[in-house]
Amino acid sequence: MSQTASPIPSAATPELSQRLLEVDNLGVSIHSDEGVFRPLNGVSFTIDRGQAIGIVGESGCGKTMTANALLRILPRSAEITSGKATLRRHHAPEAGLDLLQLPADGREMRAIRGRDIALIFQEPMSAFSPVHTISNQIGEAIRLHENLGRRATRDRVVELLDLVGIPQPERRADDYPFQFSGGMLQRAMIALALSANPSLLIADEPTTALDVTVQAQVLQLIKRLQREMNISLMLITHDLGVVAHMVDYVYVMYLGQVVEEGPVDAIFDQPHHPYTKALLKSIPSLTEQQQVLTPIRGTVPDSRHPPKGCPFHDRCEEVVGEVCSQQMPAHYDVGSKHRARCFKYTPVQVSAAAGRANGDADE
Ligand SMILES: Nc1ncnc2c1ncn2[C@@H]1O[C@H](COP(=O)(O)OP(=O)(O)OP(=O)(O)O)[C@@H](O)[C@H]1O
Repeated sequence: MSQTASPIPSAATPELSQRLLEVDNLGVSIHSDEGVFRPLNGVSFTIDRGQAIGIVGESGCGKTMTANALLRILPRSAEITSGKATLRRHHAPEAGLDLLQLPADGREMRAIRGRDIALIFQEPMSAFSPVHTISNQIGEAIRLHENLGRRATRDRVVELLDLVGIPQPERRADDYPFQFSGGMLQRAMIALALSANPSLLIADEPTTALDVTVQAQVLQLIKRLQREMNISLMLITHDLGVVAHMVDYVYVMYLGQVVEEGPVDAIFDQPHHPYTKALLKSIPSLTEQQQVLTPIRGTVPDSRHPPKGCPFHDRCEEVVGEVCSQQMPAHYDVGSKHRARCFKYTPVQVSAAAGRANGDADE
């Protein structure tokens, strides 16, 4: 294990042509009546072509804001204050496009939303207008990005509805959104998102509003389509359990920052950050039958009034010393492509711990 502080952004560095999106030091400020506060504070992550990543953390950690900043759909009160988000499109991977520099309502950004990056979210009803049929709405999305005639568009709509597992797609295409169940509407929203063959699908809590059995089906569907269509996936969830079978790599966020990142197996088998460990203890295990679930004590601090030092220190079970409440730790390598932002992993702490372990062995 190497314990050196690594430069941001990436732990993994594949070929440029493999890298789809590289987000470096993304910062967002919000102007409110109480003053300016920073819900995102230097978020960095990468997504490769065909890779699935998970962004995990409790409510209020800034997961949705991260996605919305990339899509440039932030509220008016929000301002991007730092960072780069380089999108490398298929036809020109060497000419990366910084999403944060494009005009939010400009032609280029409108084309990127939907065509390159598609979003599915918790509430499918808000993706559809109640007064038009499913066929008309998905058809309209197809025609925004492709020059297809009426018949070909209709065929494509039916093909997409079939792809996402809607029975009798020919007939259901002419239904209105209210005629669909929650799970079926979620499938229709996935069809809408896939209509322009995006390179990246952002799924923001895609199943939180659904029954548990339907949740599993929709997650399986997303995973199957992501694999078959070789799309990249950014799965946003507060539930670490959801990412287990869905993603390759996990970013754990806390109060607007990434505090741990690593391959999904490493995050589950060898979590390093006390916050990740606490999150894991608070979800049911897939293997252990009888277990005690431990909620994380306290709540995520209000980002209007962030604590000094490490933002997790006042809920942390493994505080190292006063430094935790005074300074922000760096990102430290704790394994292969695995990093944690915690003072436990500074070289001095690690060598002290190793010394203690040797001392114990000598006794
Ligand atoms: N429109 C807004 N105006 C002011 N503050 C906002 C706005 N949207 C989000 N915030 C604040 O920004 C922070 C991050 O919110 P965000 O919705 O990104 O968190 P999240 O991790 O996605 O949580 P959730 O799962 O509940 O959506 C929170 O402190 C939230 O209160």
